[in-house]
Parts: sequence; C-alpha cells; structure tokens
Amino acid sequence: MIEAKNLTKRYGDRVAVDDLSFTVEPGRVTGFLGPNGAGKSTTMRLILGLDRPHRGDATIDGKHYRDLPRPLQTVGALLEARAIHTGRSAYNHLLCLAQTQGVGKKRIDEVIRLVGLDEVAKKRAGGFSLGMGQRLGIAVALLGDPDVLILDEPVNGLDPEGIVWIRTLMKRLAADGRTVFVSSHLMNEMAVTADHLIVIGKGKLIADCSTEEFIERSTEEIVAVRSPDAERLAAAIGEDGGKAELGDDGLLSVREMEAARIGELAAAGGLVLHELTPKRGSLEEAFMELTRDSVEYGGGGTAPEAPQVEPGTPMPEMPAAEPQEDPR
Ligand SMILES: Nc1ncnc2c1ncn2[C@@H]1O[C@H](COP(=O)(O)OP(=O)(O)OP(=O)(O)O)[C@@H](O)[C@H]1O
Repeated sequence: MIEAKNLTKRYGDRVAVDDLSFTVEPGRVTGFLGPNGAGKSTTMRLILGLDRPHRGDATIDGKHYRDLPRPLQTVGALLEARAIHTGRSAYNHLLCLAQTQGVGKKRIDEVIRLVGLDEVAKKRAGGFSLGMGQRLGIAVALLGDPDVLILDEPVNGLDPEGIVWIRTLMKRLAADGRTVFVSSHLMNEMAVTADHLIVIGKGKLIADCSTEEFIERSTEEIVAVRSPDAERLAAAIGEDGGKAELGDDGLLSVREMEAARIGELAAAGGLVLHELTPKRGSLEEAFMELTRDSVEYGGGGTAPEAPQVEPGTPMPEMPAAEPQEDPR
C-alpha cells in the first residue's frame, strides 16, 4: 500500500505538488491521471524518496522508502527518465542491479522472458528502440518481485501490441494482490487499464474514485432532439422529469430522460419529431473538461482554481460546459 499525506513540493515559487493526500490500495490497478505538468512524476519521485517534500509524507507499506530494508524487493519503479548504461547488454544491466540487491540469476531470466526481451537480451541496450528500452525498464521494476509497482507513463514508446501487453501485465500483477500505481495523461488508456483513478491538476487532487464511477459520471447521455414544436416538447419533457435546453440553433438538448420516453411524450402530445439522437460524450473530452482549469500553460506561480477534495471522495460534479476564457 502507498500512502501520501499532505504531500507538498515547490520548485522556486511553483507548487508542483499541493497538499496531496491519497491511498493506493493493493489488488487493483490505480491510475494516476493528470495533464502534462500536473505533478505526477514529482509525486512518484517523492514516494520513492528521490526528492524531499516541503511538507507532508509518503510511505510504502507504512515505511519511508529510505527505511525499507530491501527496497528492490518491496517496490519496483519505472520512471520517465531512465538511466541505462547504453554500452551494456540488457542482461548485464539486470545482472548488475541483481547483484547489488541480492537477487538470483534465475530471476533475471524470468523477467527477461516476462517482458519479451529473450532474443535481444545479450545485445547492447544502447541500440534498443524506445519500446524495447521501456520493456527493459519494466524488467528492472519487476526484478526484485516486489509487492508494489510504481510506473510513470509505461505505455510511452510502446507499439499497439506493447500497449496491450503492458495493460495485461499490470492487471495480472494487481490480480496477484500487488499494489500497481501507474501514471498517464491519457484518459482513454486509463479507462481500459485502471480499476481506480486518482486525478490531479496543478498538483491538487481533483478526483479519487473508481474508474467505473468516473466513466459513468463523465459520460452523461444527452439526447439531441429536433422538432418544429420544440418549445411545447421542452415543456412536456420538463413536466415529466427531464431537463430540456433549447439551443440557438433550435436543437433541444435533453438530459435525464431516455430517447424512447421523449418519443412517447411527443406522440402523446401529437408533436412532430425531426430528429431524436442519443449522444454520449467521449471520456477524453470529459477529462479535458475536468482538468481544463488546471492545465499548465507554462506560466509561473500557483493556481488555486483546481477544486480541493478529501481523499477517498468521489469525483466532483463536472464543471459547467460553457466556454471559458483561455487562460493563456
Ligand atoms: N526539477 C525540477 N525543477 C523545477 N521544476 C520542476 C522540476 N520537476 C518538475 N518541475 C515542475 O513541477 C511541475 C510538475 O511536473 P511533473 O513532471 O511532476 O508533472 P507531470 O504530471 O509528471 O507531467 P508530465 O506528464 O509532463 O511529465 C511542472 O510545473 C514542472 O515544470
């Protein structure tokens, strides 16, 4: 289990991680989602003791990383910037790490097979493609057979087959009872990989809920209705518990009512229908909407706009869909 409590990290006057608290439970894949610059990598570095927080605390199985007696056997990490000795073969790279951590040679062969690098294990890692380098990074993370895995954007550089492979691997590791904490800035990727989501924007917690709940809330169904009797139809929908909004283009957007019911109401009132189309918003759009106010545009300083929520709380209501001023 990973626990972050009031984690705060500043770089100069920029707050990279802002009073962040959450728990990453074992037995499920937890997606750590946020736009570029949201503070995901910094948070992971703080958990791994590679950086010191200005405030707050991060522990793995109740201990600070530096106090873990056998770190490689407790937590495996894949960070975005990997330091691989390019002159060494993949096998020798793993061997060096294994020797310093008391991991046997048998495990090296196992992880090489697990990540599908068997055929190139004796080749120089310097000649590896981005995807192969990523697989080697995952082999390093798995070397000590750890119970906790922290993976920063692991699908970066992987081809479609590689993406499916890492997705399956993460699910399998979680099914074994491990804690799998994986970052991404891609909502759609996390939707099919993660069981639980921790969403951040500008270092602050935006949502901490199951992926199912996130999807359900984010992709509310709206029925687009066109009718020459739009105003009367809107009134009938309102009386029956739906929410109809008439746009300037004459299109009715109906929430909280199914298309079939709208059709029935129209028929009962003798109202003509020209169009009746159920539409579900895309998840990626919903994520962009949710994090819009906290997307970084390179400006300095802090941004207090991101909504604050307690850890474990479900996702807040989606922000209103009116266009806002571009913060640039
Ligand atoms: N070593 C550093 N020195 C100064 N600023 C930093 C440093 N590391 C991160 N930052 C800043 O902290 C903020 C969070 O960065 P971080 O890399 O943690 O975000 P991220 O969510 O991982 O983004 P990405 O997906 O782009 O990697 C950004 O504003 C970034 O510029």
